[in-house]
Amino acid sequence: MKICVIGAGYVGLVAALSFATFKNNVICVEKDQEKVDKLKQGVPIIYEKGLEPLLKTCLSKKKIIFTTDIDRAVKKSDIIFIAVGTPTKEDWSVDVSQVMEVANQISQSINTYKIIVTKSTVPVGTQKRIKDIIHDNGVQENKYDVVSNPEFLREGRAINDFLHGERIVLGCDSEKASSIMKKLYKPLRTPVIVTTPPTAELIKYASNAFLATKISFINELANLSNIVEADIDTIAYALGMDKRISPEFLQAGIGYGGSCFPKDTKALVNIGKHYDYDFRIVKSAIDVNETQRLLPIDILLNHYESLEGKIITLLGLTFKPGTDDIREAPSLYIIKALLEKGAIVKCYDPMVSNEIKKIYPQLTYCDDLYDSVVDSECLILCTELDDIYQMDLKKVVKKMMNAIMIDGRNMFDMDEVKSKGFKGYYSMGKGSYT
Ligand SMILES: NC(=O)c1ccc[n+]([C@@H]2O[C@H](COP(=O)([O-])OP(=O)(O)OC[C@H]3O[C@@H](n4cnc5c(N)ncnc54)[C@H](O)[C@@H]3O)[C@@H](O)[C@H]2O)c1
Ligand SMILES: O=c1ccn([C@@H]2O[C@H](COP(=O)(O)OP(=O)(O)O[C@H]3O[C@H](CO)[C@@H](O)[C@H](O)[C@H]3O)[C@@H](O)[C@H]2O)c(=O)[nH]1
Repeated sequence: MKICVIGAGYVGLVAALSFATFKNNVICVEKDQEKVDKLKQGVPIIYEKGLEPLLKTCLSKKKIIFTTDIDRAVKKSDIIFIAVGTPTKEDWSVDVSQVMEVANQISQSINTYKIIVTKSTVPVGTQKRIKDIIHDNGVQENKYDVVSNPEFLREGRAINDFLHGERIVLGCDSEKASSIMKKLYKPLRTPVIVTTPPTAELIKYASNAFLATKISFINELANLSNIVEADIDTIAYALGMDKRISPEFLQAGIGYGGSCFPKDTKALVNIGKHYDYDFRIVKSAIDVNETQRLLPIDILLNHYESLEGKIITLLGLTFKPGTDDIREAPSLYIIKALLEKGAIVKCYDPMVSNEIKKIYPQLTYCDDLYDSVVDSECLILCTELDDIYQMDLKKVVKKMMNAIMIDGRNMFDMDEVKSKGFKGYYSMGKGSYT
């Protein structure tokens, strides 16, 4: 089939390349000329495992074209995926202006029957708004259908998640569109749920909000475990053995970040508010997360009278391992608070992107983990990076001024840390000593 994907961000690029692998011809439209130039040369614009070889293969087999020309791309395609950004506004509502702009652009170029698909995460009612825009721009109703097809991929495992997902959700109000969409996805052999557009739109927010709530739940339990001297990992293990609960997303830590959970939980609360519904449980999950990501600061303020002039080292800055993405990473909030309290911040993350250097140019970014700990008062472990698991704890202790560790991801065993000479250790629900 002839496919057009609009937006070469995380989702757009992964979707475009994945579709190209199963016998489709894909045109990927991106408005940023610099990104298009790089992609044409086989340079991946995002860090994602397996993306570069896939991009190169698709280009060499001429299965994909990158362009800024949306008009031509729409005219030449049967199915058009919208995969542009949907950021959160100050009031937690979703900024759908990029989606609406694209809907307007598409409507100018509809020559034959097209299926327009929202891959972006969009609030309930967006499929209808897109239909209305296209209709208001004078396109005949038999020339198009609009389908909601939310995406569930995770960064770091994006290609595998796209090609081997657990479900494909199609929100359709036309038999014709639903049958073409099912045909498109048939090679993936993934179960397909066909439902109404509002249901599909809500499924996406429900999935992310449920997982975020699960994380906030285990984090609250971790905080309580610290007080009553219980072990959160054992609790999570036992909980997860119950198939109704599942072991996934029960890893306690300094909270969730990323481009989706923080944004989509707020959006769901805002969607509820729009319809006069107070979504209390998700509001609480957000509240818990906002406190949890600053837990290392509370620990430091209990431990030291002042942080003024103290060197604090952050190990791992990205919102999770396997990505260079720092969007909404807990580390950003920790750094902000540390700087406000007068601390000197050093950090190590081999994946660190220029983005964080633009936000916080005053930090010391070290290429070597052991350089980052020199003269440090305390280490805060923010991301479960392999380098951190493998660090030589004795060597680290020797280089530090005062070897304290705040293990924000429960990476180490307290007894092991103690045996290597650390003077203090704080975990997220697995005990502490000073
Ligand atoms: N990142 C994820 O892991 C993930 C997973 C599932 C769903 N989503 C959802 O998918 C959507 C996209 O997310 P993302 O992380 O890929 O966003 P992103 O911001 O990284 O990428 C969006 C891209 O669209 C381009 N764009 C914007 N307007 C355009 C236009 N008019 N024409 C052509 N290109 C245009 C931008 O330049 C940018 O490159 C969001 O709604 C997000 O919530 C993201
Ligand atoms: O047990 C856990 C699992 C995750 N996290 C944190 O949760 C955040 C999000 O992790 P993850 O879900 O792996 O990353 P994303 O790439 O943001 O993927 C989520 O957001 C995407 C965008 O909507 C969805 O498509 C995915 O299904 C959904 O998992 C990260 O900060 C993790 O550190 C925890 O703290 N504990």
